[in-house]
Amino acid sequence: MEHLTFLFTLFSSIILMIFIPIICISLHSKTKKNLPPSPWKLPIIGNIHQLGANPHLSLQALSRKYGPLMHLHLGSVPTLVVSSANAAHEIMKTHDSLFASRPNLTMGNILLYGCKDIAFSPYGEYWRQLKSLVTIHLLSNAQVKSFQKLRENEIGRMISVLEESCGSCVDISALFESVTENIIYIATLGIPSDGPELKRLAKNFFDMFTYFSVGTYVPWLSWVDRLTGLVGRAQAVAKEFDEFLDGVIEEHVTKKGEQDAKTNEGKDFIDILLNVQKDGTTGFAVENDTVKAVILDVILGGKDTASKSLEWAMSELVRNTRVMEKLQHEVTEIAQGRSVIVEQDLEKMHYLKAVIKENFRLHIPAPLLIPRILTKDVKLMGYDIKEGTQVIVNAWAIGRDPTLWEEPEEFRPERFLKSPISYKGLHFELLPFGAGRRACPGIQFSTPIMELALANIVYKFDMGLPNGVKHEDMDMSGKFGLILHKRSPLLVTPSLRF
Ligand code: HEM
Repeated sequence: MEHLTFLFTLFSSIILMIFIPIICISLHSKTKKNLPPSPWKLPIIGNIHQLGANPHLSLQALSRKYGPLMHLHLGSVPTLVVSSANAAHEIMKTHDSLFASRPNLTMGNILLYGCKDIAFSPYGEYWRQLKSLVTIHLLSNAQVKSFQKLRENEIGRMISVLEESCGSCVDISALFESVTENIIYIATLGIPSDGPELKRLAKNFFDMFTYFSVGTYVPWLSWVDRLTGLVGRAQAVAKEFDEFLDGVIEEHVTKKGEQDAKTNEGKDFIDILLNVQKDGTTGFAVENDTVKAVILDVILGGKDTASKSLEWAMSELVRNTRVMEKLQHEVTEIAQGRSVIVEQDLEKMHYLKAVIKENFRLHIPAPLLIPRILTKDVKLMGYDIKEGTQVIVNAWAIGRDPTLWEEPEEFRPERFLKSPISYKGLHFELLPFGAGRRACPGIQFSTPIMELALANIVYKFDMGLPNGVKHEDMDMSGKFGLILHKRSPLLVTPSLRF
């Protein structure tokens, strides 16, 4: 009997030894993930080498081969690249809450107080409280309206510079930069951008975000960032900017006694944040680092986005004379002989709004938006996407998708005149400000700057090209960076229209 039991045990063990691996293999193949198509990749760096100097273009080209959902590895970071409006809708609408976090970026950690800002903080209660604070207190309609005088003054100064430069060659890209910088710095810090110190600090700060951090993509190689001095440089930039902001905050605290704490009229963002910090009505402790991180976010979000959009828009208007003339006709009719266009006029300028939309379609300032992170496994358009996957939405490719846009490479604002499509995050074919929970809260802040600047310039001036450059020879190539800008600045020769 004992002999039989031994034989039975031996036999069952052999059966189990043979079948368990087979069962495991078959179960594994059943649960095997159905990942989106992937281009080939290299060890360690994955697909990074395929991004090139203009990742939005390289990813657009790859998506033509691999489809609107692609699975890449940027170093060891699994990355989903989204290149169609339908797929973007799935990410930013249907499953928005799952895709609402941000990857942990080395630079965000060092330069933004451990990601205590809005743009890079992970999805959760801190982010929620901070975003609602900023939306209600800093970027509400009423607050944006309170900067109307500031916008009109700064744009008026730009018009004066152009008037004085009539007939000569003007770097209008630099003018746009200085006007938007002034508006942003006065609205946030209460000081204009002329100070060389602020200019240098901001430049160093922006530059740090354009350097490639090995540790962000291959975490076990993060020591390389220390070895190359990247981490040290970023820490030095962060420290310098931090000391500068401490000084600005101290000045605000000193002059605060003189202000009326009840109204935000005439106050800059630091004043408002200090009030919120003091009265504690938000039920959320606003520490000094949070105040500084939010200020840096506003500078990061607002400084170059509007100026580069203006640069692209003016370039398109200069080389598309038909569109320029039509826009000039509209603004001239509405201005009715007055010397300047004011904000109240903008509502009636439908063609101007269409020009701005068309410009955003062709020249999205942040072509890949800001990456997101998936926080829970999800099935997306039949594919299995794993928690922790980074998501890049190629809004630039969507804006030029020939299945969505007729003659997508043409600058034709008319396409928006009878279309309900807006850029407020409801239409996934046009996403300059993103969409969903993580959408940009600065739309209202930027729109009047762009509209007012453009309307006043085309109202007052005709724009020629210097040095015999022909419209068809204008350099319209872009340079990828934190913000996509023109490779060469726009040089024009303004002349008064009347
Ligand atoms: C033409 C102007 C601007 C453009 C094109 C732009 C674009 C964007 C984009 C694409 C995003 C990411 C959206 C997403 O992940 O879905 C974003 C986020 C953000 N933007 Fe803007 N932006 C502009 C102006 C501004 C301004 C003026 C401010 C502040 C005053 C600002 C503050 C922010 C902040 C704080 C976020 C992070 C939102 C979050 O993560 O929840 N932006 N912006």
